[in-house]
Amino acid sequence: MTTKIAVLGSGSWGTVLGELLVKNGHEAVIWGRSEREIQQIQSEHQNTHYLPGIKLNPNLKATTDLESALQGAAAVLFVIPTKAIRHVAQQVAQVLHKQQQSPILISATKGLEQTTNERVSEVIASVIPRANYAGLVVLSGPSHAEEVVREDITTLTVASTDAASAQWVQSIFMNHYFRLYTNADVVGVEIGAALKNVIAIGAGALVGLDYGDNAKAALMTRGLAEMTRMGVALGAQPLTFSGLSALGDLIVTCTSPHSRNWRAGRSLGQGQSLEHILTTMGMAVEGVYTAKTVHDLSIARNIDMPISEAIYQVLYAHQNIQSVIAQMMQRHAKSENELMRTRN
Ligand SMILES: NC(=O)C1=CN([C@@H]2O[C@H](COP(=O)(O)OP(=O)(O)OC[C@H]3O[C@@H](n4cnc5c(N)ncnc54)[C@H](O)[C@@H]3O)[C@@H](O)[C@H]2O)C=CC1
Ligand SMILES: O=C(CO)COP(=O)(O)O
Repeated sequence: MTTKIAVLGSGSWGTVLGELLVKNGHEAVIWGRSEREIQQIQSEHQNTHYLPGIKLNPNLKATTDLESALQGAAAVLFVIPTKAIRHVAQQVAQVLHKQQQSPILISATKGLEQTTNERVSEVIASVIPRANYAGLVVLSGPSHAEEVVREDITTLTVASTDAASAQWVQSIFMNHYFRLYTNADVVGVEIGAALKNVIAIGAGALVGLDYGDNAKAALMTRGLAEMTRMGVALGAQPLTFSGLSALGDLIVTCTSPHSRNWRAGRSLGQGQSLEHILTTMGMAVEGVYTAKTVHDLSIARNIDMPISEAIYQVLYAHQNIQSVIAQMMQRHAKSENELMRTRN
């Protein structure tokens, strides 16, 4: 059965998810604020800034009119950077109220809101009244848009406290190259997705500084340990961090030149300024903002997050990367068995 899905966000991930839904036989309408991007998708079937050289399916529709995008949609997919989520959710709330609709809401955004430290699904739920949506689902996992668009095998997690909503989202996205697993641990899935971006900046920095594979393995393994530590402190299940949305996404983001977070880290390691990196990237680098939120949360909750803190110090306190690495290596001896540790 054909289902209409409104995809909010005309960047790389929004465009590729919209394209995938159309390939699956659904009606996908991308909503975006950029006239140029929307016009290109709608009329020229391409999105040259985010997906150069890719020809999109002519059935993929695009509009800057939120009301028409949401009209009759069974699902609304949020794929915009975290910093814009609250503002866009407020606009969606107004339209859903006016149209008397209750679609399933899906978040594919990976981050934590800076002002509140909230997860993206928490922000959406705090803005859109419960009567105006049928369920709230998080879509997350190792999935570079550049590979999904060429139909490379990809596996993701769909997380919701409502199993039926998660299964419905699983059914609209699944196909021969896109396989989804449901998960009831929304907190763990969102925390894993947000925190891996910070660690990926560190992985890129190591490459920029010419460190080897031992250092990369150390960063990813101890990075996962502290991601799990914070997740568990916030109510997540530890096992979720061995899953696609944490370990899986950590692997893909810490090892792939497709990753904007990894590329930003590599440029930092090569000595470029953060300001220059963000201006030239021209795309979302969520980990830069999440690093600030993780720093704030680790202080507020007294959670030891040494790697994320080191990355925060480089990004926000202009610390030298080599010195923060040296400081980390000189910390007092610890046990690998110890999961929950407080800040020291
Ligand atoms: N690119 C990828 O492969 C993947 C990205 N993600 C996540 O998806 C989210 C979006 O990322 P991308 O599509 O890659 O970013 P992007 O940088 O490629 O595109 C961002 C889009 O959001 C739009 N936007 C920004 N502020 C807006 C606002 N206030 N109102 C409306 N639109 C606004 C921009 O115009 C642009 O079209 C991020 O949280 C990212 O972590 C998740 C999985 C894969
Ligand atoms: O989340 C992603 C892949 O799963 C995309 O990572 P980047 O935002 O670092 O490109």
